[in-house]
Amino acid sequence: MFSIDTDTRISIFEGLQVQDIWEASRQLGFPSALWRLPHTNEIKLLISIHEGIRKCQPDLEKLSPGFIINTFQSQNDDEMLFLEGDIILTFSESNVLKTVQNRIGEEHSEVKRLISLAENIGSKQDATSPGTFFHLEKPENQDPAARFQRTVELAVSAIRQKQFKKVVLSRTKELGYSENFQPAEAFRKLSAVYPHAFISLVNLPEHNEMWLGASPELLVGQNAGGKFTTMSLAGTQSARNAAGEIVPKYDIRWNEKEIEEQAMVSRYIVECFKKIRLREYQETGPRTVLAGNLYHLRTDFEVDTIALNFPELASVMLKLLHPTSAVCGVPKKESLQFLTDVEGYDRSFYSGFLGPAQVGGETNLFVNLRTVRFKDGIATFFAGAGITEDSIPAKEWEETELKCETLLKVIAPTF
Ligand SMILES: C=C(O[C@@H]1C=C(C(=O)O)C=C[C@H]1O)C(=O)O
Repeated sequence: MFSIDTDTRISIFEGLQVQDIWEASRQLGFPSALWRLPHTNEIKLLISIHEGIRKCQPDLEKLSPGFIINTFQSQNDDEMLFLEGDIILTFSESNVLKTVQNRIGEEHSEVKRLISLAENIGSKQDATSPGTFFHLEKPENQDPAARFQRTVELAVSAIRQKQFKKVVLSRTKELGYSENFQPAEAFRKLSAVYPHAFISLVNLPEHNEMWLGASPELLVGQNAGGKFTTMSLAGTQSARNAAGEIVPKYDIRWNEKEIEEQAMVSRYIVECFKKIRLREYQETGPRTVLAGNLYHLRTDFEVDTIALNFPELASVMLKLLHPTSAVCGVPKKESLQFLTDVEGYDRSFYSGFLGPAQVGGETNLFVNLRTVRFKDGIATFFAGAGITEDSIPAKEWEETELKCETLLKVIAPTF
């Protein structure tokens, strides 16, 4: 394995737009991922040419640079999908190519095919017509709001009967999209509007689907300096008042239901640390944080893995944390069983996790939230809400609507 870091050398990728390389890679059926980390300007595009998508163990420190995506339900350790980073390109916000890591060389026939297709697409893509969304015809007796609210009622009564304390119920919203829809253009818009979020677009040709998202929630992070981070994020309210203006953070008040709901997630993380007898963590919060059109409560956790001589902490914590009580419930086993029995659909990669592993010596895996799947002409938006004893079904439905709007308002403003 070798990598060329062409800060100085001119690469054959030079002069190409990130969205054209993305589109060429998609048309050629290469698994690929495009992402922008929170509060950074760099956009990374990773393309798997050789290996396609393989499954891997969650031993993060042993991986070569790549991109991980995993489902909500994954039970076994070896089910994570791994996109090998054969080519990793870094672009600035203004679409200037900054670095190229190319493990297979610029002379490789597939690389040449990619470049010539990207050049060809470049002259044809029209950013002014990035595609449209439309309503799908629904069977008459379908009322998703009523159905969701019934599941909330069931959850509340199960909680009152002490079956569990919290469960995060979710649902989907489906739209059609036109053939000329440009996912990379949607990615660009989300990156511009949500600087705080992890913006990602993943192409999984073997599943014949793409996932686009703007996640506010880090699951496991490990930086090059050995700092491990995770967070508990829960409690939701609209960030806008009736006039549509953003309410200042200091005017936000939280009620008991949301404070308790988020505290359960923090306690769950602390329990995970306890299981491995780790006491040397720093806890900051909870604080009110803006996530697009919403406010959440967030507590940050940090561990210095070098001081503790614990380089594999991220892998250990990943296994313990997922799925956290921010997307599943408390206790885990009982709430997961309830979801399996009652939720009524397969979450797939929604509320699983995704992100770059060992890219630039860092791993950043986010919970796959505020996300949409594009498959067979149907765009499926996913959203959930934490249900506790005090939940009001209509309010929980409204919360899932607001969560869907995080993406809809930007990529399909007429919906
Ligand atoms: C489940 C989602 O979000 C999670 C649930 C939240 C809540 O219940 O308040 C808040 C943030 C996320 O941890 C989602 O966005 O679909």
